[in-house]
Amino acid sequence: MSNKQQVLTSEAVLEKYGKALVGKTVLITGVSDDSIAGELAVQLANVDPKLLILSARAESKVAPVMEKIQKAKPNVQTRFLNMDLGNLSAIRKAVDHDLQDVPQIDHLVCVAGVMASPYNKTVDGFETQLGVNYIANFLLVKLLLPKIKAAGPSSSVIIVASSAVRHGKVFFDDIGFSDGKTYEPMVAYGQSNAARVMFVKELAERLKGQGVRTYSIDPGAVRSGLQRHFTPEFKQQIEEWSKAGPLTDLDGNPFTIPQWTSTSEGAATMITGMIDPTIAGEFTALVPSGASVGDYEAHELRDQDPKRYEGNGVLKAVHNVENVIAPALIKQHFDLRTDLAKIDEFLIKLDGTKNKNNLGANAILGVSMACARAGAAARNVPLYEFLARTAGYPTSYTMPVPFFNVINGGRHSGNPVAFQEFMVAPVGAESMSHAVQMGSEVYQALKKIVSSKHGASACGIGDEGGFAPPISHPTEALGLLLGAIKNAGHEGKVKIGIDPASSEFFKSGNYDLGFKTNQPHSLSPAELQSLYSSLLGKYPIILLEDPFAEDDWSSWTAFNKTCKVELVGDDLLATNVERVELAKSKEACNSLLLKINQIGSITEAMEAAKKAYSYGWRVFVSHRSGETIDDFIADLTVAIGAGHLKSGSPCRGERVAKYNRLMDIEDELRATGGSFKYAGPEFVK
Ligand SMILES: O=C(O)[C@@H](CO)OP(=O)(O)O
Repeated sequence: MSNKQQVLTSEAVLEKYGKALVGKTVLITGVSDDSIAGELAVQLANVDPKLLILSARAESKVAPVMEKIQKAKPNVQTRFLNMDLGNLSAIRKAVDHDLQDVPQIDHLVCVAGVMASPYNKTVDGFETQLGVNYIANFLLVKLLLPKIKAAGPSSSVIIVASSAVRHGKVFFDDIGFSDGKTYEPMVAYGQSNAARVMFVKELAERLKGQGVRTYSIDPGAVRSGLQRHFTPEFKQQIEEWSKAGPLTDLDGNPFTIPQWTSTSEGAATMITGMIDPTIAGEFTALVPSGASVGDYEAHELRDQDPKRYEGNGVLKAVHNVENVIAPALIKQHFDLRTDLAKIDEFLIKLDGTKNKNNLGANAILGVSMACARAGAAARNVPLYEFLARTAGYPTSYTMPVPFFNVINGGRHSGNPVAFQEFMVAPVGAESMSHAVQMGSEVYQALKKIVSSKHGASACGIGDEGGFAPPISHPTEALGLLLGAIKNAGHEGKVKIGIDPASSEFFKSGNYDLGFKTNQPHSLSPAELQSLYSSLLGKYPIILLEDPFAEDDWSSWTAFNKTCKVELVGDDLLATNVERVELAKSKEACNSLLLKINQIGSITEAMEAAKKAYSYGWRVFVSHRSGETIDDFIADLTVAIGAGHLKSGSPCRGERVAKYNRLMDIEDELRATGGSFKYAGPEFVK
């Protein structure tokens, strides 16, 4: 760990988060005028807790602290709790008798400890440092847990430990150092710290999901009464260690002896553990999958075990996250607030292949997304702001035009139509939420038309929540859309996008529009191009995605010369900077479809977007047909100012999750006075 870390005072932490302690009950052990616990009590009194229970072996230790509090904050209640941590029955008595009238404890902060003392034993016969620093804390937490849980979510158990844990280990075969014969004060201190830190880890595991913040903390080197057993020789030795540079812990990681800090700075670490919202939390991510997968996408690792999920299981990817990525990543000690690019680079190197074949793009992406979420929390900013700042985009935001895929064909449904997606885009809406309303109204109007033309049974939906009526030709789908837009009353304000996903029906140099039927309908690239041109001439189409197959470069380039609408490369580009550069060199398109799982890390996806923007192209963010309820791409779209995204129909939870998140972002920006606009008719920033 580096000494360059910013060290905060208690005052600074309380100024930011102290409100959370108003009216709370806090129990602190080890209180005396010359301890961090005493400083903590005085600091906490400033933010008006209800009750401070101050524990020590003798009232005389606590009295000066109480006096200070009384003077500064006469309304804050304090109470002395007599408890000798070297005596387990004294702990039981204190909890059972003296705290009977306290129904709940919001925060338990166990500061009391012994450091490097001469050999001694507790009343119960344990070596003193182990007995006081670990066993007493164990019992105290066990006895107080019902009261802590009664305090509800955001209560906390904080156990103060020390950097001595880094070279501390528990000597299970001889926990008492042969009755003192082999006793070395610092080794025993290390053992007691290893024991209390492992205890807290297990406690946190057992309290998972119950809202009790559980941390062991290292307050740094604080001058306090704790060092009363330090001999001059020992102090000299510490000086020498500090000068010698980084030491190595039991995992082989370097660390330096912390510099001396003030009691306020030491107490700040405990307050951070108790209430700082940015250090708490579990950050997760769900990774999507596609049905029409391009040849240039990163490798999605599936088990290929025919006995499970027809080979589609992902146990290998999960194993890679848990057993390969997690241990390696944790050792790097990246700073989540600033290091997303370094984290992703590390993961890519750890995989070691160009296509993420070893660990799987699905394994890597999930970690990358979760790290981005953790980074946002650590910076205390929303995910979209974190991503915008990370990639260097301005924080004046553009809410995207949602492209709702309301008719599903191609690989996404069982009807005969070859083109995969027919989307409606409310460019004339006034806001994101208005766009969702318009899109939903068109969707419902379409349902009525489909039902009256093809019967109620034709209102079943495809992979992305769009209807999949039994139509064959794209003009039939477009006719249905025009009717729905008109019936919903949004003519002129809702435009159309099409994704033929043509790699799926590219066969031997031609395009077979009958590929889902037993009647081939083969078009040459030139014939397909003229079909597109005629559709663009007749319908209010503003966007065309993957009109040609991923390797049919000449058709792309030829069409791009005359095409007047946004021409989006999906399978063509695979969200891959190298493919984007290649497409630019061939002048093949003017927009990147951005799918995070095509490339497999957030940093690379954002780099592909940057590259596209640098060519003056647009960026269209996309879900996958095999989506999840994860709404990450909503924040990403806002962060990079893409101005439009597609996430399927206003139907099915995994599609709607993204639109809901976008409406939430819009509300949040409005409420906080953030700068934003709706992308509107140009559907770009
Ligand atoms: O082709 C597409 O653009 C996507 C998303 O709509 O479909 P899939 O996830 O099946 O590749």
